[in-house]
Parts: sequence; structure tokens; C-alpha cells
Amino acid sequence: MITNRKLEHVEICLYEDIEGYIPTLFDDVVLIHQAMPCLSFNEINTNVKFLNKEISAPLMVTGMTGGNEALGKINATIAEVIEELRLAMGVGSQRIAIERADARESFKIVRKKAPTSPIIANIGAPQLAKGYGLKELKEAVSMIEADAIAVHLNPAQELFQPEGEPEYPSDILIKLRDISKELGVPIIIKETGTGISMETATKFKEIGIKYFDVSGQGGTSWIAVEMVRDKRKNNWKKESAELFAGWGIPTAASIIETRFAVPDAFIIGSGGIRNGLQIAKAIALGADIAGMASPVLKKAVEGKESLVSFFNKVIFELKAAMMLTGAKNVEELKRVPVVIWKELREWMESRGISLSTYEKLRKRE
Ligand SMILES: CC(C)CCOP(=O)(O)OP(=O)(O)O
Ligand SMILES: [Mg+2]
Repeated sequence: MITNRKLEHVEICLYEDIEGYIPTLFDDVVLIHQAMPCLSFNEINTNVKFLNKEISAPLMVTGMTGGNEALGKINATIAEVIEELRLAMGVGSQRIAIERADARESFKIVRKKAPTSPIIANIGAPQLAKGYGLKELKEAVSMIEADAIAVHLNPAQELFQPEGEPEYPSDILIKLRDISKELGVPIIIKETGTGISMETATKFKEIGIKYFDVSGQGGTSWIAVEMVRDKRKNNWKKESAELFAGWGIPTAASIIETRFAVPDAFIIGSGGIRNGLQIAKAIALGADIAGMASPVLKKAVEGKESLVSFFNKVIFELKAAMMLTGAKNVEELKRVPVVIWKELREWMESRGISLSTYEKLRKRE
């Protein structure tokens, strides 16, 4: 039953070992230290525009959960904090709320607690292959008065999910192209821990999509989440899920591939981001804002104060990186000099992405 799956997902993300299968490759990005920053710490401004609203830092909580009262409480805590700190957040898949009226309050609470923040709805691409269309996406958006909707791509997770639906026919692209003309809010194409490649980003660029949440490998592996469920059910897929647990594109590489394929995209760099230094690296590498999920979930269940102090720490770390690279705002952070070396450099070379070409794209020149 879908509610059980929703609860199991959160329980597994909180208490099981389902991350760190492969590195994000952010360690292969070096922000160059500037010993004479020509600015003072209190001058640093982290405000950015996102979905026509201003947020206080280039950071959103990417979609995680919803579906019943307990999961609604998690959404409510996160929403209260992001409204207070002027950040942004997405909700978990609203499929359960399209199917069940009693699941809707656990999503609606987000807009009630965060009346002015950018809020992002969420529906899975497989549902578009199984009858969902403009009506269901409009319902998901209006349920939380969303500023955008994330359509999540999770073929790897569906493959290993005991009750999964690995259905990704190309007519999903045609449907999304038609829906995007009528929906009224932007569609964000969002992966789920295995990353977006330049080929995939190009497919969505061709139907006019401009927003991407790369959700690369390096943090929570949703293949590993379903592996845990397979093991609990003694499902025959469990060993194959273990084999694929580290499958996917490391987050740093996925940011580069998406920016390379869609130079004018709005990119949310997410997947294994755990601190403010990685946020700074994601932005210097080509993302417009960063996204976090798992560390926010873990703090949210401890309570509001715990989540507030976590964000304060993360934003301090971001500002520290900005100070030490001489970036007084996020626009300057996008253009600070970086060294890309080791595995990430090799990744770029084998994918035909020249450093000099990428340097121009990264700086949005
Ligand atoms: C999107 C993913 C990371 C988590 C939800 O996966 P799911 O297949 O349970 O989502 P649905 O309820 O939309 O099928
Ligand atoms: Mg699904």
C-alpha cells in the first residue's frame, strides 16, 4: 500500500545505511584561496532570485515526503523554518495525494506554514506514462499553490523497487511539452540520486524545459533504499539492487554535463550536498542554487531549533567560502577561479567537455 511505502522510505532514509556509494566528486573541485579578499565578512550578500521570489541564500530543500499525518509533521517543520529563514522547499511525490484525499493535508500544510516562500510540487514521470496529464499536474500545483512543479525521473529506483513501475516511454516528453504550454508554472526536471546527463538534459531542452534539479550520485542512493525494501521482503531483486547501488552520475559531473548541454538553464545542484562549502562549489561549478534533502530530514525530525541551527551553520560555511574566494555576492561566486582536477577532470575529458569551453559556460559569459 502506497502509504506504507512513503513511511518506509522516510524510516530507511533516517536509519539505514543508504548513502556514500560513490563520491559526489566535489573533492575534485578546488576553490582558489584569495588572501586579500577586498571585502569584509559582514558585506557578503547571499540573496538570490528563484521562481520570481527573493530567497536569502542559494539553497532549497528538495522534495522528500508527504502522504499522512506523521509525514505532514515533517513537512510542516521544514516549511516553518524555510519561511522564517527565507529559503525554498519542494514536497515529496504528490501521487499519493492525487489518489487519496486523506493524504492532501500533509502537503497543503506546507503552503500554510510557508505563505511567501517558493514551494515546488512533485509528480513522477512514470505517472505521465500511466494516464496522468495536465489535470493531475494542475491539481498537484494548486494543492499547495506551488511556484513550480518538479517532475521526478527515477527509472533506476523504479527498476529495483519491489512494486516499481520502470516505464519511461518517449511519449512522456511529448506529454510534458504539451502540458508545459498550459500549466502556468515552470516544470523542473528532477532526478533522484542518479544524476542528469548531457544527453538527457538535451532531450528536455528540445521540448523547452529550462529548469533542472540534477540530483546526482554521492548522497542518498534510492536504488539502495529500494534494496533495503527488497531485502526486508526477501525480494529476488535484492542482490541486483546491491550491484547497482552506486550507479549514476556523480553530482559535480552532473552539474557540468547539464550546464554544458543547456547553457541558459536554471540548475539546482543537489545530490549528497551536506555543508556550505559544497554549496559554494556547486555554484562555482555551474549551478544557480544548491539543493539538500537527507541532512534536512535528519534535523527536522529532531525539531525546529535543530534545523534552524543546521541552516545557520551551512550558510556561515557558504559565506566563509565566499569570503575566502573574494566573492561578495552569488553572481561573483559563479565566476570565481576554480581548479577542476583528478577524476572530475578525467570525466570531463572522456565526455568531450573542454575546460576552456566549460570555463565560459560556468561563468555564464
Ligand atoms: C521520487 C523518489 C525519490 C521517492 C518516491 O518514489 P516512489 O516511486 O515511491 O514515488 P511515487 O509515489 O510517485 O510512485
Ligand atoms: Mg514511483
